[in-house]
Amino acid sequence: MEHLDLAPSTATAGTVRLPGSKSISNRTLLLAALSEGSTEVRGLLDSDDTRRMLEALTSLGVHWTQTGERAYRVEGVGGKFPNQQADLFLGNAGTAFRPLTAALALMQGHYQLSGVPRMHERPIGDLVDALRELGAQIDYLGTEGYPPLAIKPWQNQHNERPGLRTRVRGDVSSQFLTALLMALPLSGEDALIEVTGELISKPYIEITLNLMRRFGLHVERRGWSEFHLPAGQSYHSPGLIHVEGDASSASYFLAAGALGGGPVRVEGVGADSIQGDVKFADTLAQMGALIALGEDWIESSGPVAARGGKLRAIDADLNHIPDAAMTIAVLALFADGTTTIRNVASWRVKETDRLSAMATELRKVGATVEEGADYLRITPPAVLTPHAVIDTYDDHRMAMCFSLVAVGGTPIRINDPRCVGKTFPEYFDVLATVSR
Ligand SMILES: O=C(O)C1=C[C@@H](OP(=O)(O)O)[C@@H](O)[C@H](O)C1
Ligand SMILES: C=C(OP(=O)(O)O)C(=O)O
Repeated sequence: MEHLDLAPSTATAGTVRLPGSKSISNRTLLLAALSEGSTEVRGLLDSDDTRRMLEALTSLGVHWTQTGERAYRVEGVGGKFPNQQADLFLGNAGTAFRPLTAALALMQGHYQLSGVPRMHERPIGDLVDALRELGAQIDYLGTEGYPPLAIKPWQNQHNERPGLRTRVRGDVSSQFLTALLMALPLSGEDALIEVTGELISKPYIEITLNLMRRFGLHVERRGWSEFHLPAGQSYHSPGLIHVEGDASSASYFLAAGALGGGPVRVEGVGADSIQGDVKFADTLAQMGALIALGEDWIESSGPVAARGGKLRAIDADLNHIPDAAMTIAVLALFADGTTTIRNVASWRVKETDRLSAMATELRKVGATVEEGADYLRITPPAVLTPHAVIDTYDDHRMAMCFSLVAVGGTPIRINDPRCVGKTFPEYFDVLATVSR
């Protein structure tokens, strides 16, 4: 198996220009495609997940061109994809698969959506149920409740009562609600979505609503339990969208600043960010890092782990930052006691079962780990085991997180390092620029 050996670093410092946010990039591409008018998108992420979305849009008849470095122009189709038949391969991109399922379910076409084997193990039943309640015709081509899917023309069965009403469970993935919110305006009808169960990953819904607003859509809400889309609205291009840097990707560099002295600065996200994962900086501060924040940048510094400096152990509910929470799990190796990460049951249905994968790999570097149904309790060893061989489970975040063991002063081998291509193909080269 291909692997990467990371030598221990003794210090970190530097500035990193972040790649574009995955969540903002894929939402922007879809909304720009569905709009009236053309949209210039600057700062778009170039990675597997965004390529899957761009390829899907091409298959659906959307025209887009790359106009510069990280800059694209998307020609909107005004609410209806030109191609009424397409077979889409969406890799392992949740931000492409879930929103496209909802958008295509409301079209009058025949579509198939599939992904990598792991995508076919990631649940989508709650979204399909919500769409079927509205009259969508969706079949499971493999296991009930999971991709791949076949979609047939929509039949709005609710003629006796004007308007669309549906319910969606919010406790498995927030992407189901995001998908419905972005798709339902395509019907032109008044639509009401009721969320059942405790909604997880809430800040991602704010990203969705923020972008919908920029494309001209007005959504009324009652907290996190009801979302109302008044009738007669459609998407209109705002002309230009700047994609922020990716706040989840920022977490690895901010962690590097906290572990290796720093300062390490990330540019592209800051106090003005619309991404929930900027809150990772607060958790890092609780662990003893020093954080400075500007409109468009965040900087961290901290004790040098390679010289015995320790972070503070924490006990925290990290449901609001599920992706950056993985970075905290690896930082727990450098803390002065037992760290507990709570309320992350969604880790089980992401790129891999992240609770199990994280527990297994943390043990390889000597940690004592208790794996609960929705939490991890991590106690670091007195000295980390050098040269551990880390399996990454085709999960970009496993590879990126565990590179921090080397940043903290212990050599480590990362198997299949190219899995970072899902969101950050140049990750290891960029990391090398801030560690020495
Ligand atoms: O909407 C989004 O852009 C995302 C929502 C989160 O997923 P869940 O809502 O499934 O937790 C997050 O983990 C994922 O990386 C991106
Ligand atoms: C969960 C993730 O991805 P996805 O968008 O495929 O859900 C992630 O990037 O950590």
